[in-house]
Amino acid sequence: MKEKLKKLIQKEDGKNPLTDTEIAQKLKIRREEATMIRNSLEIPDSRERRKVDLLKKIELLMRKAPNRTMVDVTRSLNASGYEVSRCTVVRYAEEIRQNSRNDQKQGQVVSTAFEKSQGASEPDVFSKLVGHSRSLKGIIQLAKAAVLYPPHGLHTIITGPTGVGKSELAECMYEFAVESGVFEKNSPFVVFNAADYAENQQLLLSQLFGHIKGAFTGADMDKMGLVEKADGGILFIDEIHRLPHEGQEILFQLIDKGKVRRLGETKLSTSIKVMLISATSEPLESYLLTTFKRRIPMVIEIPDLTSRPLVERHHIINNFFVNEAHRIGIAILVKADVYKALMLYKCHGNLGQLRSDIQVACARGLLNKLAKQQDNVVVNISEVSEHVMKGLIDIRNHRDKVEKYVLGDVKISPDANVHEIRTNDSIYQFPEEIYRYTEERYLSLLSEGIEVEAINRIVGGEVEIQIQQYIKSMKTYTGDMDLRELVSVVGKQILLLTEDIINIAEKRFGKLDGSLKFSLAIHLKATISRLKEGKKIQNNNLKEIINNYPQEFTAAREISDYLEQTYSICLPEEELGFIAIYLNSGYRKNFYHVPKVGVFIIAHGRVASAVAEVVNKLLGVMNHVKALDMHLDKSPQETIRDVIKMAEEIDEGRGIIILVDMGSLAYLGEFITKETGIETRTLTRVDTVLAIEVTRRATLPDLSIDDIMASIRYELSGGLEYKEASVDTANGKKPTILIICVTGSGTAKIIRNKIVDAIPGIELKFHIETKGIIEFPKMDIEISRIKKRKNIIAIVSTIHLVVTDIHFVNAQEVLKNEGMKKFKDFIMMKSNSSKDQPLPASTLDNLIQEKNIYVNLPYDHKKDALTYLCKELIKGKAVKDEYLDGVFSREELFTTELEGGVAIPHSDETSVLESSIAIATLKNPILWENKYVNIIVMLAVDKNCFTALSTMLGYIITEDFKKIAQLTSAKDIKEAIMDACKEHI
Ligand SMILES: Nc1ncnc2c1ncn2[C@@H]1O[C@H](COP(=O)(O)OP(=O)(O)OP(=O)(O)O)[C@@H](O)[C@H]1O
Repeated sequence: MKEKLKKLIQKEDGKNPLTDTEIAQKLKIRREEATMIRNSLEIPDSRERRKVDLLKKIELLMRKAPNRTMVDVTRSLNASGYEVSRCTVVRYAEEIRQNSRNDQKQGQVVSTAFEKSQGASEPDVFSKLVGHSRSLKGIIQLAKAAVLYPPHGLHTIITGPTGVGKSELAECMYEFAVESGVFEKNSPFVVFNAADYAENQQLLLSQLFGHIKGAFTGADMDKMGLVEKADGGILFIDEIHRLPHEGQEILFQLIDKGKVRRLGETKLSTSIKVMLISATSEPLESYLLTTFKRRIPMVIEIPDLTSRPLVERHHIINNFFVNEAHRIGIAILVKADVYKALMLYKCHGNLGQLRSDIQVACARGLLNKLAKQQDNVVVNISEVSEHVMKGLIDIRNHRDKVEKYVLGDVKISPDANVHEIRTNDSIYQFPEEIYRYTEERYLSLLSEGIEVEAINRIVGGEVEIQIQQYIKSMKTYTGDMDLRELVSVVGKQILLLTEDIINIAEKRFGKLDGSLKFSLAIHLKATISRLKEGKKIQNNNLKEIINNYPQEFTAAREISDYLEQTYSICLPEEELGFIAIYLNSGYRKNFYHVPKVGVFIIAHGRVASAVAEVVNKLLGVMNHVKALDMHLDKSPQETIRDVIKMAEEIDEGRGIIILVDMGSLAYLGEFITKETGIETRTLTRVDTVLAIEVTRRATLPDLSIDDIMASIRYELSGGLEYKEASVDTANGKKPTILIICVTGSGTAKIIRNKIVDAIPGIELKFHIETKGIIEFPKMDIEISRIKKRKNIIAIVSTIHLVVTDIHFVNAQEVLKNEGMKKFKDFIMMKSNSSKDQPLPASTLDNLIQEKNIYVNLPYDHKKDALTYLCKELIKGKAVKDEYLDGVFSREELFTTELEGGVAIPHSDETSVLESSIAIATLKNPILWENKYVNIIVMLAVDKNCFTALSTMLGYIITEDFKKIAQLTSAKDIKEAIMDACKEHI
């Protein structure tokens, strides 16, 4: 096929080169395939081929008759079959003149004049230091001044807490000294750490200054010291405050007279020319350092990590990861949460500690890679040390600041260049990344045998969402982004050009969002670099973009014409699609909603709503945590219905973490999953700390339900019971009807109500889910996500969505009588094929045994009554010893007294051996917490008793139940309960 395509293009008419669609028609292949093959042959597209051809023709005409006017040239071109405007000819002629070398490559579409304006900056050894243009700028100037001071530098002392980069600065000073010619190329740089020898002063002095034979026992020959070895270069003494008194004296002589004496020598022997750089983490006020300070003219103080801007910390983290990727030679995928933790944790050891914490995390990631045979080293939050993870606890107060820099997971390849890593890399790299992503994803899906149309839909949708998220994060970031910083990244020319584009767009759409300048400029920088390299722009979703954003696409076309005329930049059609997305985001206020994992607390009494309220307020998460207070007067069926209804409201497509206050309720998670297909994980504990920890993670968009569970288990492993209910991919999912409308889910809900009214009982057999395209612009992705967990039997929509395997129903039709009737028939047909799910069997009879029923217990205090009942259950091997503690802890959390003299003490299922309910009537009422209690129902139940327990609880709260206090035997009590509950069982 490649050969055929090549031949076709060789034979084509240069004036009207074949478009990819024409090539596809001739070769009887799809257009996308034609584009792919053409690209793989590195043949430019028709527009660029035409330009190359035109340039040749214009040049020929100009060479033949140099004085010919452009009107003439245009005329003769058009006469020979071209269709070209004079404007274009003028521009091309200008380009030819400028590139007199006439070596312009095919596909090169940006003028050289433009290229020249993108000047490269001079290399500088200090530029590898993060903060060289910000917090370290003044320090670097001092360091340079010290080195350049004639004849061979000024002695310098560098101060600052441990790990701030003192050694690093000293090394840079040496490199700078060599580079600037102060020292010769091979001059020495000798490093000595006084702390290494602090325990053995003689050895320290001898290492540093050398000794003569016989200077001390064991000195059997003369030895040269490091000071002499550093002659002609730099001696760097770290931890200088550890130098003993004698050593200081020798050093002062070196500073004052330029001579040293070896140990054992009586007078100064050797003349030495050395620049001394020393470093200390001690305060300069100490005695030694004051004397030193007097002799050492240059003092450089490096700030600690906390006083440096967050942007630098982000950059430093990047550097360290790049170093690790180099070292292990494998790409490292750093999860966004890890970045956030590293940005925020208290790092007392400054950069040095940050580096070792990153090394530990990478080492753990590497171990996992080897164990799981992954391609990359993945650094998840579980890979970082506990003290680093604590950084996330504070995320609430710093979310905005941190999320400016951390846009998502970051993949660092082993050949990444540390020196190229710059501030906010992820923001600056994104546009280039997106091009690469599109190509790689396209090819990988193609190799999986997926249809080109489907690939375009998938990749196009994914890319659009990513761009929208990028623009969104850019909005937060640009709050305090410096325009100068933007210029330093994109260059002045691109900034000007972006401003022009925005002016054009604002004429059409009115005032655009200020952040657009930043995102668009960075995007264009990547685009133009790509075009300069002759690489193509791939946009799989062009057709849909044109359909979805017609106005923006027209504006993009106008912009493209302007760029071509003014800057000689010719943008391919595909690129216009991207610009349309950017423009759209500039005036549309609603952004793509990033779905998050839901949090649902279910507990008896008012515990759930109380905890949810605290967490929502504390974390400022706008009711992300939802609560269901279990009302005991509701039947189990009603409770389940409430739970399912709420779960459906909560779910954003990424699953729900449920916190329940009793093991028996863990069953609810499974119920939800079975009934709705929503993935659930259940934690059988309800307290504020746990709810905060879960919610904090759940509100991070990048964490999946399993990431959250893994990190919760890692941090709070002690006694944490959990249960998984994953979606069963088999056919057992309850059928779902999806109602979609363009204007937002509001209209979809109206349609839903109409359907529910017209088809009574439809909700018993089908889930009805509503979605709005405004909230989910890439509906096809949303649909495939829903499809994974639900069995969609029909899509009712106001616009026609092509989802090949799902029955489509036109919403407008359904609102008419005839359409609704047809839909009803369809529903009837479908409902015949689905069966009701039976509830789990009840075991109330087993739960309540006469041996566990006590009549007229004689205790006067809650504590005694509880202890007695617990001990009886322990004796009867119904529960473990820990049950007793569990019951008391639960009472501390929230009282278990109910209205009407009943208390229901309980603990979670971890300590239950055989589910049981102990019942006691009391001789005298006991003051429980606020109320008097005369019947105790102690629950020791596990998850299998949900229905029976709910039935029992439903009876307990009735007036009738209180009558058991009058009964005189265990047998009568049991019979009364069984009788009353019979109808529910
Ligand atoms: N400005 C910087 N940019 C990037 N990396 C840096 C910078 N400063 C220091 N580092 C890195 O941080 C780590 C710690 O720096 P360094 O060892 O120089 O600190 P130090 O102050 O000498 O520590 P100590 O007091 O423990 O001797 C090193 O890996 C170093 O490469």
